Amino acid sequence: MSSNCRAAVISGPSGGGKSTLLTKLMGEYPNSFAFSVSHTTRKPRPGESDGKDYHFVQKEKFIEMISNQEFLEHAEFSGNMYGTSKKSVNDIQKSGKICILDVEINGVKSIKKSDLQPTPRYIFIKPPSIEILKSRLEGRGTETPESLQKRLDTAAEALDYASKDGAYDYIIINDSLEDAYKIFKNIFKDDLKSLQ
Ligand SMILES: Nc1ncnc2c1ncn2[C@@H]1O[C@H](COP(=O)(O)OP(=O)(O)OP(=O)(O)O)[C@@H](O)[C@H]1O
Repeated sequence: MSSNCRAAVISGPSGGGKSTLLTKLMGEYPNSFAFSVSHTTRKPRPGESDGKDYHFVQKEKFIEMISNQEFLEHAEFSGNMYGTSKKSVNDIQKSGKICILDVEINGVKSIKKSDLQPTPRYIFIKPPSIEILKSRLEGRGTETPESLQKRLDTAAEALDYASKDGAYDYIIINDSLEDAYKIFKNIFKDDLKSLQ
């Protein structure tokens, strides 16, 4: 088994298909990929376990970790703090699995500034158009009119960043799911060979 696999940073507008592609990939290769376990200051929900779903920590501890530069990226959502520690990614890399980091645009920018080794590959999952993105989000049935509009506004920002030279190593247009999946899987072809 090889060690220190390159992590994969996956980003893209909400509704673009990241979870769909990752679920397919992890379903086909259940032992080759792993998500890092994030830290959070939010309280565990029933059924969630510490160290598995999240590392649940007090706010003081989280702030201390920020000042010790233990995070690759961190952010605040609805009053709670969330972050990916360098250690959680390194642990997966050492185990010979490919670490998957599913992050939004600010996370991508922070990871780029970090000293994560080996340098991860940056992958952007792009919807064919904003109109199709909107209809997929509507079809998913998870959004209110307000949250839909918010996601579409954020999508415009993510697409703009992705259009900049060198922002991502790979941009996958998720039009036909089968075609997008083939391209996605192919990115890991060499790693998957050495992991088997
Ligand atoms: N190629 C595709 N063709 C048609 N529908 C798709 C395709 N890819 C994904 N979808 C559908 O689009 C919706 C959004 O996909 P998904 O939930 O995977 O997006 P996401 O990028 O993970 O979003 P979030 O960041 O909000 O978790 C889902 O209902 C999914 O079934």
